[in-house]
Amino acid sequence: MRNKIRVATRPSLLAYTQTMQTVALLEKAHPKVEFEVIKYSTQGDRDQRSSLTQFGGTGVFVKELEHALLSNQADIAIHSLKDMPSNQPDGLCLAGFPKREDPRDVFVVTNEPVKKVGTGSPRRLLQCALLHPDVSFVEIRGNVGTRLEKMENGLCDATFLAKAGLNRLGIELPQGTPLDVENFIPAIGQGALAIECRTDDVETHKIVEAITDENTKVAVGAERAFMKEVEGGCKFPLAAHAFKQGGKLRFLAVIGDLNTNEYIKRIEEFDIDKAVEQAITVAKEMKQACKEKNINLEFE
Ligand SMILES: NCc1[nH]cc(CCC(=O)O)c1CC(=O)O
Repeated sequence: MRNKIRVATRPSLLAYTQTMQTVALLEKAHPKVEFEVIKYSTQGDRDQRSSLTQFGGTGVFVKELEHALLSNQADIAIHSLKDMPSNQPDGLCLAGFPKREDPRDVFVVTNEPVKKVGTGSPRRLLQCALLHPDVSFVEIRGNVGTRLEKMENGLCDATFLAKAGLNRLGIELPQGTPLDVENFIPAIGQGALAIECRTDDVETHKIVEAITDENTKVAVGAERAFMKEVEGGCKFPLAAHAFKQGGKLRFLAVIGDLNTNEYIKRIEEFDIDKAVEQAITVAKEMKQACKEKNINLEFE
């Protein structure tokens, strides 16, 4: 077996922390292999001003890491699955899925009554507007610390953060309320990590598969099959979340329209071994239902 694996990560505190946590799992599973961590800055890290929906959707956090893999400067890259487009470039694949962290969104309030909510995510915006029709929205970007600071400085009264990110960073927010996934559906892949590697690098596949969690793999497999069929990046409001419950895969999804607040929500129980097919069927039905309700999936 290979005795050294080069691990590519983004330099942000969250990315680096979750990479080190994953490397610790890999080291435990493979005590004889050395893991060398290398930082690569991405467009998403360098440009903190453009709105994420403007500058090309989900790929902005992954391209430079994928280049490192394709040019053989690194062997694996560790990503937040939420940031990953539905297709990987030729020659690369997602080979490892460690156990998912808490997938919930946390609603963080600094000022009451909440009139203005900071978020750049169409998914959070739609679901928040449906629950609280009276609030207005403002775009907010940056890492966890920056976002909290912008909020304290009065940009907004409340914002959303992923619980997984807070847990990985060891941050507890007393002013934060985790939202039940049934009422506020997480992003596809939220809370999960993906380990990407070269498709033909069979040895590395085996190394990362050793830390894959089967339940996570089934759940995110269904979520991502759904996403691929709908073809939603982060440009229009789309949420889907799956988890094992009572021998079935519970699947929640919503698609909506920010101009009209029209939406379509589905709650399903899939058979574990047919989850991907069933997720694709639900995606097709939801796309059809969007057409009938004039929900425009080209929304930007
Ligand atoms: N959109 C950025 C992003 N990508 C992954 C996480 C952390 C949570 C996760 O791994 O799903 C976050 C931060 C957030 O949404 O609060």
